[in-house]
Amino acid sequence: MAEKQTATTSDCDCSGSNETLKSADGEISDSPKPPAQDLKSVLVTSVLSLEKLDVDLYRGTHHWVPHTQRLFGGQIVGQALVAAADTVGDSLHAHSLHCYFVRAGDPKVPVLYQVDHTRDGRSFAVRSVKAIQHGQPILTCQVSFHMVQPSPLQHQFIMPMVPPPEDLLTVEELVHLYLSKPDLTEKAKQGLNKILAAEVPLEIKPVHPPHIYRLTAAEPKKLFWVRAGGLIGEGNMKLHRCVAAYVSDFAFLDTAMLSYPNYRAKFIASLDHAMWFHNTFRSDEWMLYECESPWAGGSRGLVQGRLWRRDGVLAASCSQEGVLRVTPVTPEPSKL
Ligand SMILES: CC(C)(COP(=O)(O)OP(=O)(O)OC[C@H]1O[C@@H](n2cnc3c(N)ncnc32)[C@H](O)[C@@H]1OP(=O)(O)O)[C@@H](O)C(=O)NCCC(=O)NCCSC(=O)CCCC(=O)O
Repeated sequence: MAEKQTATTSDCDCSGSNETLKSADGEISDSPKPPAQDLKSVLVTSVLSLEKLDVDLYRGTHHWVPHTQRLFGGQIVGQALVAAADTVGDSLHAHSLHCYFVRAGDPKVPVLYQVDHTRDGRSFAVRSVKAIQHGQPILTCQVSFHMVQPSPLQHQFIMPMVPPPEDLLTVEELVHLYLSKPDLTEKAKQGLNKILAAEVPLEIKPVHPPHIYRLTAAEPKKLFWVRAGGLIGEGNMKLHRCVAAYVSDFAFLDTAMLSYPNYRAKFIASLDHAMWFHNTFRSDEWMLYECESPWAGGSRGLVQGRLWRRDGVLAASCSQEGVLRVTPVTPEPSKL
C-alpha cells in the first residue's frame, strides 16, 4: 500500500453538494437499479464482453443509453480499454489512457473497435484504439500499459473524510423518499420516475444529496460512493480497470454545473477523457468518487476526479473537458 502524505486543502474538502441526482424538475441524470451482489454484473456479462471479430478487431453492444440518446462516453471508453487490454500480455496493466470523443455514438448500431499496436517496449506497451460506427471514428483512444515495477517513490493525497456507504442512501432510495413528499409537481414526479426506470448498471450513494426544494449555488465539487451493480469477482483483475473507465464518466461533467442552479444544460457532451490507474482495486466494491471542476468558460468546462478505495488507497485519477451549452431556468410558480 502506498504511503500517504499531507493532503492539500482541496483534497480534504468534502463539503461540496452532490448533484448525481439532479433537481427533480431540472435535467435528470439517470440512476441505478438496486444492488444485486449475488448476480454477475451486466457490465461483465454484456457491456464489457466484446465479440472478437478478427485480429485486433472487436464489436461491442450497449446496455444503458442516457436520455440524450447518444452513447454513454464511459461505455465507449470502457469497451476501448477492453479491446486494447486483450492485445497485451497478462503481465501488462493499463496505467493511463487518453481519449477524444469525436462524434456522437449511435445507440441503434454496435461499435467496432480497431486496435493498432503502436509500440511494444520492454516494460511499457502502447495501443491506439479507434471506435467506429457507420465507417467513421466516434472515439480515438491511446492506452499505455506497464508491467508491475517496485519503486521507493510512493506518495498520495489523503482520502476525504466522509460517512461510510452503509450510512447513506442509494439514489433509488432517495428518489423514493422524494416521491413521498407532498406538493410534488407532476413534472418533478415524472423526472423522478424516469430515474427509477433507468437501467444504469451502477450503484450510487451521494455523500451530500441535493435538497429537493432548494437548489443553491454550490462549490463545483461532489462526492459519491459508487460500485458496479452485481458481482465481478477476482477472476480478471484487468476488467476492474475497464469497469472503472465506465464508472469514471458517470455524472462527472455535470460537476462543472453545480455553481449555476439558474441554468440547465441545453447541450452537454464530453470532448475528451483521460485516466491514470495507480493501484489495484475491485470495482464491484465501494469506491469514493471525488469530483471537482477547477474551471469553466467559453462553453466548455474542465472536471477532475479521484477514485478512492474505501481503505483510503488512491485507485485512479481522471480528467475531462466537455462542451456545456446552457439556457436559463424559467422559475416555476409552484413549490418545485
Ligand atoms: C462535441 C461535438 C458535438 C462537436 O462537433 P461539432 O460538429 O463541432 O458540433 P457543434 O458545432 O458544437 O454543434 C453541436 C450542437 O450544438 C449546437 N450548437 C453549436 N453552436 C451553438 C451555440 N453557439 N449555441 C447553441 N448551440 C450550438 C449545434 O447546432 C449542434 O446541435 P444539434 O446536434 O444539431 O442539435 C462532436 O465532436 C461530438 O458529438 N462528439 C462526441 C461527444 C460525445 O458523444 N461524448 C460522449 C457522450 S457525453 C457523456 O457521456 C457525458 C455525459 C454527461 C453527463 O450526463 O454527465
